[in-house]
Formats: sequence, structure tokens, C-alpha cells
Amino acid sequence: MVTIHKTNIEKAYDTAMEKAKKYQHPVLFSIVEKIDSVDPLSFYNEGISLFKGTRFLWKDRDHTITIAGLGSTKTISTEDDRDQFFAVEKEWKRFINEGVILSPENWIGTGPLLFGGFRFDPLNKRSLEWNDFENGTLQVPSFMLTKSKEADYLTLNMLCGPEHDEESLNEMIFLKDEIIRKAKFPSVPEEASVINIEDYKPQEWKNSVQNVVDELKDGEMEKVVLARKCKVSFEAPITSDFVLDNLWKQQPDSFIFSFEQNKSCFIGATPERLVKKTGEEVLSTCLAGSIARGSSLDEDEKFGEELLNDEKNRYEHHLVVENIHQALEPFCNELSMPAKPGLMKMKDIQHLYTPVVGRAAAQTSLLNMIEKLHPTPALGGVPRDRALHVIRQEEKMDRGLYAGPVGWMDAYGNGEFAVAIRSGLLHEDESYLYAGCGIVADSDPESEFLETQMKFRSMLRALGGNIHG
Ligand SMILES: C=C(O[C@H]1C=CC=C(C(=O)O)[C@@H]1O)C(=O)O
Ligand SMILES: [Mg+2]
Repeated sequence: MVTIHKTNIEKAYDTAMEKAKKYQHPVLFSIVEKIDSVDPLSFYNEGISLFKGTRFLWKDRDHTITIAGLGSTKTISTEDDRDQFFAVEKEWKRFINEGVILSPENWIGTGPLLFGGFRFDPLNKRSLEWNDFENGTLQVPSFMLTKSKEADYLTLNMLCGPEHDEESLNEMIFLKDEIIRKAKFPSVPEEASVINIEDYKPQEWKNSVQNVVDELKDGEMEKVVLARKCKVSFEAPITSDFVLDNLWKQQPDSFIFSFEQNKSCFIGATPERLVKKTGEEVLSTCLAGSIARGSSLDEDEKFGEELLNDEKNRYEHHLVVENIHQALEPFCNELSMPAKPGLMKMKDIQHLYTPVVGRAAAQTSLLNMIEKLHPTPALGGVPRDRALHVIRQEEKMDRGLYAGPVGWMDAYGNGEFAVAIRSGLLHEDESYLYAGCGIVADSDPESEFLETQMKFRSMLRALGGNIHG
């Protein structure tokens, strides 16, 4: 990777051309600049005519960064389940090392950046609705807005090679300026109307929970997370812009993500961080154990206290804490977490929550940690492989990217991946929503079912479904 700290575009472009000649294939050319403030939703919406099917948006739950991408300069996808994280890392490193980045400073989340997600279980049978996504699907956008607390930045990524000329560079720069100019006008996404919401075989799901409880009572497993889906149909095709706009307003304290691929979009607002890396600093989150929000402040506090002292939920949570600690320990010089969980309150639900903070050892990458962390017992179970086997048998569905890692990483090793729950797949005039819960030997099928209903609410509301409050 050559990083040029001069605003000399032509000189940098010539360097990229020389590299392309040397490697005998096109290489990445990336330009980063500071820009005046642009609304990320307007930027995303501005891409609807030229870039629909290749857009993404990410906002973290701490409000430190928002990233929106349009177009695809490079796609890295994995078909093979073996070593998929290693394969992505290898291809990504090669791509950025061969390229040229023209950036005044190496700002976090700017320049070439890989955004995408991984299927929850690459070994499970695929179903048709997930056809637009591979096991791992990641992309480097062509135009990207990064909004941090300090400033807004615009990145232009393109391939430059023997068959590309300076004209394509000028065209890209012209297009970039046009997008920024037009994104200054606020966007108004097209509304959608829900015509039907269908729960998939609720009784069968409750029976599956009972089967799993019976198996857990035998004592060979400790926890299995079972999920179910529902299908929402619309009068006309639904755009991700509409759903994103709603999530943005309704779920300010969640990670918000949207990831378009061809005619599909995987979208959601999740409270759960898998792992974040900024320089050496590592953050992860244990999130498991749930209860409703109260209808008054008093009731809400009472529910919170109940959750903090509930043995079944504490056990559900404890298994996640233990597992995340074990997974991260080999990668971190320091690792700490509070002795007891606290509460994380979302609009429709509250959870037991334990933050984990660490300092990464040299050479540790985000993907190294994801490989060991995923799936945590908040989405898989304990022991992991046995639980995954039971999930395949009992759920009888394809989770796709639901409950998988979704997020980004930049060329400097910073990045963040969330656990893609409270999410759904949009496809033309249909949408599939997914929600699951941690089953332990004490679980009751009826209350677990009610818990999944609470977890559907955020997406149903964002789709325009009839939810009160
Ligand atoms: C599997 C989901 O939630 C997980 C995360 C938090 C709490 C959970 C629970 O209490 O069961 C789940 O482990 C979901 O939202 O689909
Ligand atoms: Mg639970």
C-alpha cells in the first residue's frame, strides 16, 4: 500500500498506473477528502437511481461513526465455508497492498473499506430467499461518505489499470461532486403499505422449543438459541430507503445497517456488538437475557430488577460471558469486564448486558477475533457444534445473514462488526423477519414465543406494520 499525503491526484494516479502495469491487472486507486456536512440518509437515497442493489449504510450505537457507500469497486465473497475469514483477510490485504491511497491523514473509516456480512451458518441448507448473498459477501464501495464526530469525509474508490485511462478518473470525480451536490437536498423515501403478516408455523416452533428443553434436561448441552421467521407482504415493492429512514428515527440507540445486493436488502437495528477494534482497543458485548419494558417508569424498573435477579436469564447470560471471555483471551494482552451484568434498555425490550474491553496483541485482526467469537452462545449455544446441529434440525429454515456478523473494516485495521439480529430481508414486495431466543433447561415454550414477538416489534414498526407505540 502506498499512502500519498499530498493533494496531487495526477501524481498518485500515475503511481497507480505504474503499479497496475507491474501487476498486470487493475489496482485500487482511492482518494479521501474532508467535505462539508452531508446527511447520510440523503447520500444513500441519492444513490437509488444509479446504485440500487450495491448500497450500504452503517451507524454505530455509540453515535461515533456513520458510513454510507454507493456502488461496488470490488467484491470479496466466500463460497467455501472452510477458512472463510482467512480467505477474506488474504484477498483484502492483497487488494489494499497493491493499491494507492491518496489521503491527507489515515482517518478511521475512510479510504478503501470493506463492508458486508457473513451467513450465520455456512453449513446449513440455503433457501431461495437468500440467493443474492454468498456465505460471506463484502464489498468496497465506489463512493463513500464517512461521518465522524470530527468531520465528514468523502472517499472515491476506483480501479485503475492498463485499460483504464485518465478520462475515467475525471468522470468519477465529476460524478462524486454531483452526488455530494444533490445529497444536500433532504430525501423523502417512498412509503410502503403492509398487506399481510404471516407467522411461520408458530405451534411447530413451540414444539421445537419443547424438544430442545427435553434434550437440555438430559444435561449434555447447556443452551440452544432457536429462531423463527415471519413474512410481511406489501402492496408494492418496498425500498430500503423507507425502512432505513424509520429505523433511524425509531432506534437511535442501536447499530443500524442496510446492505443491498442485487434485488435484496438485508437491514436491521441491532443492539448487539460482536467486536470493535480501534487501533489496539477492543470492545465486545455480551447480550442475552430479556424482559419487556414497563408501561410506567416504576413498572419498567421493577421489570429490570426482576431480570437482574432471574436465575434462568442470568444463566442464559452467564454462558455468553464465559464464552466471549474465552474467545478473546488469546488475542488480548488485557481483558476486563464487570463482575455482574447491567441492563440495556431498547424501545421494546430490555436485556442483561456485560461490556468487554481489551487491548489487542500485535498482529491481531478483526477477522481473527470474529472467527473465534461467531456464533456466540447469544445466537448459537453451548457446546457450539452440538447446538448448531440441533438448530439445523429443529428450526428447519435458513437464517441467511440473520444472527451473523455484519460490519466494516478499513485499510488500517480499524472496524466494527455487530451481530445482525432484529433484522430482516427485503425482496421486492416481500420481507422476511427473524427473531430467536436462548433456550435453557428451564425455558417455557410459551414465554419464549412471547419473547420472539417482542423482538419482532422493532422491524415490524419500521416496515410500517401496525404496532402501537
Ligand atoms: C436471538 C436474538 O436475541 C439474542 C440477543 C439478546 C437476547 C437474547 C435472549 O434473551 O434470548 C438472545 O440471545 C434475537 O433478537 O433474535
Ligand atoms: Mg432469552
